[in-house]
Amino acid sequence: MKIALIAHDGKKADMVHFLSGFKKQLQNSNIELVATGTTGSHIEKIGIKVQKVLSGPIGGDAQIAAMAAQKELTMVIFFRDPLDKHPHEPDVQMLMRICDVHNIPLATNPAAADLMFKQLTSQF
Ligand SMILES: O=C(CO)COP(=O)(O)O
Repeated sequence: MKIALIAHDGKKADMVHFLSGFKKQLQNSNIELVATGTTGSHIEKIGIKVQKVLSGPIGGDAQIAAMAAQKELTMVIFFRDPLDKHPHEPDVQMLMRICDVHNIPLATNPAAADLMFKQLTSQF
């Protein structure tokens, strides 16, 4: 299964912290990770393997949405920063809409991601 990871700048530390709690589990599983460019670079720094697409503002969110539309993703974890402005807000909305269109689990904060991730990894 493939899980997409995206975090706005104000939430990248939260993403790294979240994933570090699942590092062992990730290493011993069939879970593939894909992330937007800068989020992916942060994740790599803690030794977790991840496929990187473009950075979010230059098309990365759209690339992740395309994967979701093609049913390539089991889950999307998107830690949005609700207290900041994003020039690519239309892409952000589009990605979330596509997840809903295709009924793909979408976690937008660590509490939801934790619940969904544990559930997913216990089933597969
Ligand atoms: O902007 C983003 C999501 O909308 C995230 O992109 P980066 O991971 O490249 O910063």
